[in-house]
Amino acid sequence: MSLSEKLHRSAGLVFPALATLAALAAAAVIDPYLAYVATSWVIFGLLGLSLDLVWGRGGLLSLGQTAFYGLGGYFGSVVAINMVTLTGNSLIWSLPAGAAFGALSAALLGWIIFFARMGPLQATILSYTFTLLLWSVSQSFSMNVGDAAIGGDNGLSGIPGVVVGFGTAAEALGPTEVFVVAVLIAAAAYFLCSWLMRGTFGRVIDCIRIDAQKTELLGYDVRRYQLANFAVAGAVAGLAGALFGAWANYINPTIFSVQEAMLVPIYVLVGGLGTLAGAFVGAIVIGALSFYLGGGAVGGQTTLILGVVLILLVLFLRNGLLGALDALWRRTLPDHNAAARETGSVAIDPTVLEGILVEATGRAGPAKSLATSDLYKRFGGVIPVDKVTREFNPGRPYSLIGPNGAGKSSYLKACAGIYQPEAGSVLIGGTDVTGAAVVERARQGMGVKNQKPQVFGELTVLDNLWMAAFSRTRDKAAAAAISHKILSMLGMERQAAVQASALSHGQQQWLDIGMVLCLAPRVVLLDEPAAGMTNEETCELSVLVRTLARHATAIVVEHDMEFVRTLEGHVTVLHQGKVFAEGDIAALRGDDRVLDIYLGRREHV
Ligand SMILES: Nc1ncnc2c1ncn2[C@@H]1O[C@H](COP(=O)(O)OP(=O)(O)OP(=O)(O)O)[C@@H](O)[C@H]1O
Repeated sequence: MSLSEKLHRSAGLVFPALATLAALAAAAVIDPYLAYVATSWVIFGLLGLSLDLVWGRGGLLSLGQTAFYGLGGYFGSVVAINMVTLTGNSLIWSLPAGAAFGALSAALLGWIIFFARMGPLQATILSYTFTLLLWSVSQSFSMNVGDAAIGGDNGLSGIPGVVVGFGTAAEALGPTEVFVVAVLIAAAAYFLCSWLMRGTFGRVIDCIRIDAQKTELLGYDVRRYQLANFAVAGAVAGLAGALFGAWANYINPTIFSVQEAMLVPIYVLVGGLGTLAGAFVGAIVIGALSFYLGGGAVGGQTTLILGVVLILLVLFLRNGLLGALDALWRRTLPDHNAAARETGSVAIDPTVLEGILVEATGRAGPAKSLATSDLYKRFGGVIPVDKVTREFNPGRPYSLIGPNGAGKSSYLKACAGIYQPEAGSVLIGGTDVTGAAVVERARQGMGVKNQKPQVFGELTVLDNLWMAAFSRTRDKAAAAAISHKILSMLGMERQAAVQASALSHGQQQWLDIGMVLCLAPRVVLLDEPAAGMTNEETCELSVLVRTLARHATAIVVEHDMEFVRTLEGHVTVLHQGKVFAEGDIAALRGDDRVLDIYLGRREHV
C-alpha cells in the first residue's frame, strides 16, 4: 500500500488531530468575542456529529437530535446548578448527566422506531414529532428542582459557566479558555465515535445502512445495533446540550424549535454526510458565513445565507466539502476496482471445498433438516404459499421449479422468516422457528441467498466475506482465515480489494454464495444462484451445490433446467403456491401436466 493510500485510510484521524491542534493554537491569537462565538460552532459541530452517526452512517434521517440536545441541555444544566453549590464545579457533573440523559431518551425513542420496524420516512416523522412535542411541552413546563427553576417559556437561567477546580478555589474561565475546553471535549467525543465506527460495530452499522435485510440474514441483530447507535448519538447530542448550557448560561424552549432541528442536517450535508468530521466543517462554515456576512452570530441574514449555500451544494457539491475533497484524492490513488474486469473463470476444487465444509461441520455441528407443515402465506388475494408440507434433509440437493409467479421465492422467504406466514410451521433441525426473526434462524444455521445478489456494494469483496464469517465466529482472526479460504476457493483473490459494487452480476452471485458459505450454514436456501452466470460457471456451481448438499441441507430455486438436471437431486414443482409434482427431472420433463403449467395450457391440469 502506497503512502498516499495509508494516509487516505487514516485521514479521519490525522486531519481532525491537526485541526484540533490548529484550533488550540488559534485560541492564542483570536479575540475573545470571536472565541465566544466560535465555541457555539464547535457545540453545533458536536450536535451535527450526533446526527451523522444515525444518518450518514446508520442511514436514518433523525430530526430528533435537537430533542436529545435540549433534554441533555436542560437535565445537565439542572444538575450543574445544584452541584455547583455543593462542589464549586459544575461541568464535570453536567456533561456526563447531559450525555446519559440524551442516551436514555434516544434509547426510548429508538426502541419505538426500531422495534416497531418503522420505515425510514415514518422514523423521520416520528423523531420530528418528538421534537415538536418537547417544544410544545417545554413552553409551559415550570418546575423547581433544588436550586434550579425551570420557568416554561422563560427557560432556565443562572446556569453556571465553565470553571476549573473545586470549592472556593474554583475559578470561572474566560471566553478563550472556554473555547479551548469546548475544542478538547469535541475532539474527545469525535475520536471516541471515530474509533467506534472504525471497528466492527461501525462496519455492522455500515452494512445495515447498505442492506439491513442482508445484515440480518448474516446473523447480526440489526435492531440492537441500530438502537445502540441511536443511543450513542443521543449521548453525543446530550453532551452538546449540556455544554451549550454552560456556554450560554441560559436555555429556553427555542432549543426544541423547528429552525434548530432543520439546521443540523444542513451542517452535516455541507460538511459531507457520513464523514463524521464533516459535521464540524459544516457547522463552522455555516457559522462563519453567518458571522461575517450575515450580521453577527445570529444575524438577520442567516436564513438567506443558508438558502444560497444549500442551492450551491445541491448544484455543485452533492457529497459536501469533505466528500468532494475525498473524491479528488481518490482520483490520485490506485484503482483497485480495475481488477473486477480481470475475470478468470471460477474453478471450484471439490477437495478444497470438501475441506472447507468439513471444517464448517466441525465448527457449527452436523447438518440440520428443514421442514414445513401446512405453510401458508397470502398477499391480499394472492396466495403464493398454499399449505406446503415438505421435509428436506442433507444428502442430495433439492430443486424447486415452476413457472413465474408459482411461489418459489415466497416459499423460501417464508422459510427464512423474511415473510411471516399466516399459518403453518417451519422447523430447523426439529426446532420450531415459525415465529422467530430472520436473525434467529440465521443463528440456527440457516444460510440464505435471495434471488437478487445481496452484497455490500461499498465494502470490498474480502470485507463482504469477513462480515459473514465474523458473524458466525465472533473472532476476528478466525473470520479472516475463513474469508481468505473462501475467497481463494472461489478464485477471486485478485478481486479481494475490489468494491463489491464494481463486480459483474455473475461475480456478485459468487460473492453472495461465498458469504453464505462463510456462515457455515446447516441449511442453505439458494434462489436462482445460476442467473447471470456463464455456462462454465453454471457447471462449477453445480459441483459446489452437490458437494454442499452432502454436508448441509441444500434447496435451490432455479429456472435453468439444464442446471437442475446436473444437480441430480430431488425436484419439486410448485404451481400456484402448491406442490404440483415431484420426482427426478427426467420424469418431470416428460410429464405433460408439468409442460401444461409452464406453457399456460389447461389440457392435462
Ligand atoms: N411482497 C409481496 N407482496 C405482494 N405480492 C407478492 C410479494 N411477494 C410475492 N408476491 C406475489 O406472490 C406470487 C408468487 O411470487 P414469487 O416471487 O414467490 O414467485 P416465483 O415462483 O418465485 O416467481 P419467479 O420465478 O418469477 O421469481 C406473485 O404473484 C407475486 O406477485
